[in-house]
Amino acid sequence: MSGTDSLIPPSTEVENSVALKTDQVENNTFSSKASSLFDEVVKKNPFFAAGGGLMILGSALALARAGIKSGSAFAYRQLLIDLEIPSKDKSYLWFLQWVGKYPNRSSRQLSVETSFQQHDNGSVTTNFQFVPGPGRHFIKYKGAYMLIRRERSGKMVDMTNGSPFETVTLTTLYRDRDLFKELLMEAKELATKQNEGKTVIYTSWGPEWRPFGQPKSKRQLSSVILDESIGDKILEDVKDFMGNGDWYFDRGIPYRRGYLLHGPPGSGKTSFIQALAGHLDYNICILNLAEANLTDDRLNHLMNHIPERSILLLEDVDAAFNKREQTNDQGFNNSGVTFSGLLNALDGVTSSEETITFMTTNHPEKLDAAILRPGRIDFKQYIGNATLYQMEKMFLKFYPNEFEKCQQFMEYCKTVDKKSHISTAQLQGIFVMNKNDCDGSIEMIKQVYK
Ligand SMILES: Nc1ncnc2c1ncn2[C@@H]1O[C@H](COP(=O)(O)OP(=O)(O)OP(=O)(O)O)[C@@H](O)[C@H]1O
Repeated sequence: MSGTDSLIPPSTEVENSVALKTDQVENNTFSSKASSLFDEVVKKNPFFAAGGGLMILGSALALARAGIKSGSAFAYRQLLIDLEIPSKDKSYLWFLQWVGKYPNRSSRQLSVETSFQQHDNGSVTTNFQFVPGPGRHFIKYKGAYMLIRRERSGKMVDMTNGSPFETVTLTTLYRDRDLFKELLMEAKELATKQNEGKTVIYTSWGPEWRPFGQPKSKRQLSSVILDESIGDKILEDVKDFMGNGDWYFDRGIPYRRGYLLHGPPGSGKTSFIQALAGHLDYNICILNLAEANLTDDRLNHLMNHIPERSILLLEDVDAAFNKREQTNDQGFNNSGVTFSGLLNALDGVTSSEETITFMTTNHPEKLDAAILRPGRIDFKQYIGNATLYQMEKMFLKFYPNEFEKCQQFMEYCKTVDKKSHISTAQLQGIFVMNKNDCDGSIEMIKQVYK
């Protein structure tokens, strides 16, 4: 082996170490190239440097935003509470009326609600109430701040009256959630107070009951003059029914009572029912069975959703149903209510609430026996034309203290043929025409009532 041989490493080792070195050299050149390229592109290129910075900043911001968003949603869920009042709910109008009068509120979008108020002397005043319109409003209620959002659903419209569906959402701190109930109770009490001493007349509006005009001043029961003791008899029966709810429930009997007042037109049937409702502090729901587009379903729904403390009044019940057939004369052919639909609704299968139903008719003989059976009609009362008792009372109601003239009037009335009739409405008409002239009334009676 030569001296040079020992200096020369075996060829494979040399190759390997050369390859290693070459790799290292290549790597080093690559990394130095990359770093110089990075320097070139990133550090030296101002656009890229700024973009990278922005990208990092943007991502950080996006992250922070998402964090804040989910954090605030979490905080919202933990700290705040919402109450939604849809426009279909009874408390919706109560709330708007209440908030319209509430002093501690800040609202920039207002909406007007116009109402008319009739006074006892007949004059009418117009009231404009400004209530929060669609948008955001703030109130401070019992120390708590509340956000009110009134929103209109753009697409949905209440088909019964064409008004858009709305919601009011109240938001407050979770710890103040009990104030919602207090606020709604206050709103309800305010609405009830406004109707104090008044009778609200409800009529059907699509499938629901709506107040018809402004609440009316209560009619005094004594202002409707029925024949001796008839009024007292009905009143006693209604009071007895109202005071015996437990008796009905204990025996599993549906807690309802049906009354039928029948008799000639203008004898005071409707007036008596209105005065009775006022006396009992009840409202009245009037339903006309001959109403166009009234169907069995709507009738059933209406009769099972009568507003609280209300008497249901079905007027001229014979007009729509006549011996199980709908009458076509007088245009009463639009109603879609069937005879069995009426019976089912009267039975109120789904209702366990107190129900007082009054029906009136001029022709009881036309009513089917199925309607007249107890459970549907429990109390029948004939309200006829003016009797001598009523004539005297009515005369003195219109001409108080005119006792002598009253005697003269009564002497004439007693001579009239027993077959002759005059209705209390006719009598009232004559007295109204001769407001301050009782002699004029007596003369007129002689011409009409012979
Ligand atoms: N007995 C009465 N006492 C006082 N007012 C009466 C009496 N009867 C009728 N009237 C007056 O006559 C008008 C008509 O009365 P009301 O509508 O109550 O009669 P009705 O019997 O219901 O008639 P109809 O059967 O035609 O519906 C009312 O203004 C009412 O004040």
